[in-house]
Amino acid sequence: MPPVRVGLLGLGTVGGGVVNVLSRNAEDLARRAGRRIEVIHASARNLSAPRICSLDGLLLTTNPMEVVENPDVDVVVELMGGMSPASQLIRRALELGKPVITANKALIAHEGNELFELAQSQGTVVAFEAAVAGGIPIIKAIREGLAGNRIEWLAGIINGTGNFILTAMRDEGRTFADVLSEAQILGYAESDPTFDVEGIDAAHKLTILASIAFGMPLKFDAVYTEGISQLQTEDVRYARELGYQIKHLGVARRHATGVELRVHPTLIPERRLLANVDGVKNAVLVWGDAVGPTLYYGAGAGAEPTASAVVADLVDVVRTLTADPNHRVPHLAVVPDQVTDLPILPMEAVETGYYLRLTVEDQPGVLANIARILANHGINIEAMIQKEVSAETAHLPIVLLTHPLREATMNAAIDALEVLESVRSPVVRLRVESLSG
Ligand SMILES: NC(=O)C1=CN([C@@H]2O[C@H](COP(=O)(O)OP(=O)(O)OC[C@H]3O[C@@H](n4cnc5c(N)ncnc54)[C@H](O)[C@@H]3O)[C@@H](O)[C@H]2O)C=CC1
Ligand SMILES: N[C@@H](CC=O)C(=O)O
Ligand code: NA
Repeated sequence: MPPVRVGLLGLGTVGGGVVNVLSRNAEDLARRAGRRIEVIHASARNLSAPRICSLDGLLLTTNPMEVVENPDVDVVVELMGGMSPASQLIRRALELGKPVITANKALIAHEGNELFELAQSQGTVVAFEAAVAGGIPIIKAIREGLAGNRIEWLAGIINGTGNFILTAMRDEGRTFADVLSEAQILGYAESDPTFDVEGIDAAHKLTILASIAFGMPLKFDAVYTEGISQLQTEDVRYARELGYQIKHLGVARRHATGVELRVHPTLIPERRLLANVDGVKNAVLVWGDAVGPTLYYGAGAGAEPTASAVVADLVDVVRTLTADPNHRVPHLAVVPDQVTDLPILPMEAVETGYYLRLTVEDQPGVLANIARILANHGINIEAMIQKEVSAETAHLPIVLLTHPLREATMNAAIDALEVLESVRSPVVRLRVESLSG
């Protein structure tokens, strides 16, 4: 069989990793795919920029559309990122009937519904394993390995940069800005790192995971999104005193009334495996009705871990090049006419436990007032720590953990607490997940 000829759009961190992995593992890959896989044509913005890979033997261009339209290119791999021109390039490749592999979670989360439809109508596929949790084969695990289950919920640390920052700040006492710049140098961060630190990248990935887990269309706009940029080191410290780690978590859960979709910093009991996922590592906990909990762990970003997922997709695509498109694994795990819209619950309807930090004046009766307001809202306190009065401000931090309750109730209680003269605004609120079932 002749080799499968790949056109590569983007020669940065992931593109460079893909060239290296394809070259180093060429023999094994040919044995697995049944044909050799060769990059023949590649594009980048600046052809003389330094690279992590050799470009020997590659036809190079600054015009990615040339690669897509090259009649010798059988498969297009998009590793440029961003919406435009990636969207137009992928659409053109699909119109030409060429399979596309992409790591672009932003594009899949926003335009995946149309891209999958276009691919389907052209008898081809869009593969996107690298788009979620980097090298962890989580798409394949949910779509194929767990196909026997009704998936009830999943929760994951799905942004490597954010976890890298949180871990280094906690363990090495480094500043947010310093660790973020290291993540950028290591190639973990998005080209706009606010996507990482404001939770947008994690929301893109949660959108994709939820659609595959529940067989529903991609609904990025419905994800409740909070990042880590507002997180304060004292809350990380107090959480640890209470036996918790703070992680940036994405949660998708199915209820009779709809689906909850949310990403935010979360307290996780320190005995849970997810609480111990550090650095650039990601992990996704998936709960299926038959199998119970399963956990997937590995590198969430970086050149070769991400290339591992891209190359796995290439092998899959090559294996099925001649298969009837209707018999391939469906994009969203269920056959296209069975993708079912589900309502997404507003955040106010979601139930979690809460961590609250109140900064109060050191006056008699303050605690009694706080306890009264919480009791009036039917809120039970599960744990409380009261710290020393600050010599400078005469203020006193009080930290509380509550049992699970609706977000709307907590919003009302916080509003009432902030009205108290002795309580300084704002009350810090973080969510708590037991992840037990
Ligand atoms: N870096 C990582 O660890 C991971 C990245 N991803 C995704 O992989 C994709 C690529 O990411 P990186 O390799 O980190 O990016 P990068 O910035 O290192 O590389 C991007 C490449 O695309 C080219 N490019 C970008 N825009 C272009 C344009 N308009 N015209 C021509 N060429 C253009 C650049 O010249 C460069 O060669 C993104 O979608 C990213 O979200 C996914 C998982 C992990
Ligand atoms: N910027 C992303 C890259 C992988 O998806 C991350 O840090 O997780
Ligand atoms: Na993956």
